[in-house]
Parts: sequence; C-alpha cells; structure tokens
Amino acid sequence: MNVRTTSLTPPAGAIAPVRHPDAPAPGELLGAHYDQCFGCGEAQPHGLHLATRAGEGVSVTARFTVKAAHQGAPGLAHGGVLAAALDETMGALGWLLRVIAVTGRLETDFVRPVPVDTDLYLDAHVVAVRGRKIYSTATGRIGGPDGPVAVRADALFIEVKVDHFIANGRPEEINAALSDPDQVKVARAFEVNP
Ligand SMILES: CCCCCCCC(=O)SCCNC(=O)CCNC(=O)[C@H](O)C(C)(C)COP(=O)(O)OP(=O)(O)OC[C@H]1O[C@@H](n2cnc3c(N)ncnc32)[C@H](O)[C@@H]1OP(=O)(O)O
Repeated sequence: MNVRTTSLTPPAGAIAPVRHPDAPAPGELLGAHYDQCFGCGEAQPHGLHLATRAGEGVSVTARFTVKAAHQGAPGLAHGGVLAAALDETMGALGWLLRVIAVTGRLETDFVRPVPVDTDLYLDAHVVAVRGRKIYSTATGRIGGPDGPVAVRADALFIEVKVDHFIANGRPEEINAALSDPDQVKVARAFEVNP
C-alpha cells in the first residue's frame, strides 16, 4: 500500500526554489490572478481583497484588512478566513516560479485572536521544491510588518497542468475566463506563464 506522508518538512532531495527570470520585480504589486477569486479578486464582493507584492527571491508580502463579514466570534476574524488569507498568499508564490500549483495540504497555527478592522501583514516564501511538490511557509502579523505573529502556516502545493482547472471547473466560469480578450488575464486566471 502506498502510504502518503503528511509531513510538511521538505524531504531529502528537495532543492532551493528558483525565481523565474520574468518574475515581477521586488515591490511590484501582483494584482488579482482572477477577478472572482475569493482571496484576491477585485470583483468578488465576499472576498478578502488581498493585495500581494513580489518580494526578494521566491517570496511575497500581502495586506488583508479584516472586515465585519469575516467574523467568527463577535468582533474576531474567523479562523478559516485567516487560513484562506495564508493559503492565498502562498498561492501567489507560483507566479514567481511561473508554475501552476494548487494547495494539497495546509497546516495553520492560530497564535493570537485577530479583531475586526485589523490589518494583517502577511509574508510567504517557498522553502524548497521536490519534483511537483512545493513546500511553502507564511506568517501573518498584526500592527505592522514587524508586529506580533497572529497566524502562521506551512503548506504543500502540487504543480498541476492547466487541464486541472479545465477538467474540474464549472464550465460557465471556465469558458468565461478563457474567452476574455485580455490574454494576460486569461493566463493569470489559471496562473499560466503567458
Ligand atoms: C491558480 C492558483 C490559485 C491559488 C489559490 C490559493 C490556493 C488554493 O486554494 S488551490 C484550491 C485548493 N486545492 C485543491 O483544490 C486541490 C485539490 N486536490 C487535487 O486536485 C489533487 O489531490 C492534487 C492535484 C493536489 C494532487 O493530485 P495528483 O496530481 O494526482 O498528485 P499525486 O500523484 O496524488 O501526488 C503527487 C505528490 O504529491 C503528494 N501529495 C499529493 N497530495 C498531498 C497531500 N494532500 N498531502 C501530502 N502530500 C500530497 C503525493 O504523495 C505525491 O508525492 P510523491 O511524488 O513524493 O509520491
């Protein structure tokens, strides 16, 4: 029987990530990869509206303002929403590697409660890569980029082909995304190298 490891520690043989030569310059705003994305889409009314910037190496930073719609307990962010913010931030790292990847496993530590109206300062980087497996880590701080840690996560992203979305996504959204006349937007909806 093939027993899958659940460890998020990169295995022997994992290598350092390589920033793609066409990756956006450090400090550059990445913008939404898909305008309906719950994490970053500008046209998604229920979304987190995460604003992500390229960092040095294979790293990004992001800002997320916790809104009333993101509550779990009264006045506090829902843990699943915070996990989504960490997931989305790490998801953006694929754009610096120029690979399409989806989250396979995500482990989150909730360190401090995060009140509504808080700006969460997120940073993420790829730790190592082994074949299709991308090991990443992310931290969310409150009060500023050097503020106390509120949440952190480790994740394993798995590289996929664009067929992953075409075969599994609902046809109406897939067709709408593919028929956008802006080819860069089409490419980014699926995080494909344009
Ligand atoms: C466009 C970018 C948007 C970014 C948005 C933010 C990121 C997201 O939220 S993505 C959405 C959430 N994620 C998903 O929907 C993914 C759903 N899962 C899947 O489609 C599949 O399980 C998938 C693609 C991850 C893996 O399936 P498959 O391609 O068949 O890979 P498979 O051959 O099983 O595994 C490949 C390797 O990864 C490992 N692996 C796969 N899944 C896991 C897992 N959950 N935990 C640990 N290891 C795993 C396998 O053990 C295997 O390792 P090895 O090569 O060492 O044997």
